[in-house]
Amino acid sequence: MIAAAADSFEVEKAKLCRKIAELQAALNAKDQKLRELQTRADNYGAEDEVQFAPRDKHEALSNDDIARYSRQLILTDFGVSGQLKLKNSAVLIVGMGGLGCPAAQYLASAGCGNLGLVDYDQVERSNLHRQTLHTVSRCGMSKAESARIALLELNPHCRIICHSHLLNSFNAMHIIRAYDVVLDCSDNVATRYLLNDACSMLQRPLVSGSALKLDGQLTVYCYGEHGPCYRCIYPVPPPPEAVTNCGDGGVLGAVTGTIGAMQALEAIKVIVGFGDVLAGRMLIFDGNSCQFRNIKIRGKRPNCHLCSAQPLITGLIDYELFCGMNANDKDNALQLLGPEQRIKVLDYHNLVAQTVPHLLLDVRAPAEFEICQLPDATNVPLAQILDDSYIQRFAEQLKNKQYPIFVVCRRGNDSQIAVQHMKARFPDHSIRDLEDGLHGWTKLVDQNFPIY
Ligand SMILES: Nc1ncnc2c1ncn2[C@@H]1O[C@H](COP(=O)(O)OP(=O)(O)OP(=O)(O)O)[C@@H](O)[C@H]1O
Repeated sequence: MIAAAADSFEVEKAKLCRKIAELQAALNAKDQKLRELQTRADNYGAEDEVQFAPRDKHEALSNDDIARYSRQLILTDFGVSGQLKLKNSAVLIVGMGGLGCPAAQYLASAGCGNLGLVDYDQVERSNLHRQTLHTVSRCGMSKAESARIALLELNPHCRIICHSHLLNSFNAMHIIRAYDVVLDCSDNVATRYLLNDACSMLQRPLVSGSALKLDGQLTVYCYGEHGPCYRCIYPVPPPPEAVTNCGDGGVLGAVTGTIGAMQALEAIKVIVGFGDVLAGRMLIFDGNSCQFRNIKIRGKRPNCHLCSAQPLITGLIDYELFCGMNANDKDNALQLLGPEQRIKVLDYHNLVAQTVPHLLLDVRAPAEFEICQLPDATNVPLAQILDDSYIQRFAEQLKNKQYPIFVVCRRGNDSQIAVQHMKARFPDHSIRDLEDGLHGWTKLVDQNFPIY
């Protein structure tokens, strides 16, 4: 009996040992895979690394430089010192498409010493009408490589560094750090936020251009102490369904050429240090009527999530996720919050603040609002919300707007009263208040947020 029990014990033990060995093998395989992924991540962009050799520092212009750049050397604001600054500079152009090609062409021709070209895409025939550095014979070639060939023909003294891959949250800081100025010549909102965040964190001026149909826009973000960043102007991305690209909306090559050339001009002004850099202003080009307008855009937003004194964003994020939520995803995000009239501050921060277009009403008295406020909050004191004539006007403004409303106060009491009152007026509208109010925010989200 004892012998039989011992046998079955041995059998069980052998089975368990086999299971352990299997699990160990699976674990080893997983470890191996992890190591491979780590090595791949470490080596990401390693081929660029070779070309990140220290830049040569030039102290003087050569005779060839003087002959080549003579027409710009005689400009009063430019001169030999300006040319030397350009020669020693490094500019990164993200996107070698309709904007990037003319921008690179003018920067290389003007004598920019080091040009980095980022593009993950290959040249296609439908690019050739506006992406003027690429040719029929280079269709199928990497856009960065194709541009390099054309640029070296224009100016063999320019050092061209190709980054023929996607610029993303993993490699952006590493690449951008090696350059003095960045040109956003991309065509999507995720890359705009990525470049903005990386440039703001690394304090690199960002010359941002865009063109669609016959219209173009240009401005410089992250310039100097007071220059706004992209998030100061656009704190939340537009809904993806509202974004049109050149593939859908069309574009004329002369329009991208105009804006791209002006991006090169702004980059040269930033590097050389002359003229009035287009920061805090936006140039709007209407190709149809051939008019340029300069509009004043706001300066640095004091409560910007990124570039204010107390930023909430301190590292790069998943930009595809941030920008890519479609209307359904946003509804889902709201559904995650449940049907209640209250939302926890942490849920508001994680699920809503950065991703869902919404209205945040702060119902404290103006004097308290002046002490501290959340990013993008609008002050509407409780007394005003309880005033029927105000609510009537508010209802008019709300008409046809589906934005959910969030209400905050100091501790989450007045905000509940405000929500109840508003709910009675707009029963179909999504209105919630932040549980524990600003006290909860300080406790759970941002310990540096003032408490009183
Ligand atoms: N994150 C990124 N990393 C690298 N390249 C990018 C990134 N985002 C955009 N680009 C590149 O920016 C360029 C933008 O060029 P453009 O606006 O002329 O569009 P396109 O994609 O070439 O045109 P089409 O829509 O006609 O195919 C593209 O070549 C695209 O590959």
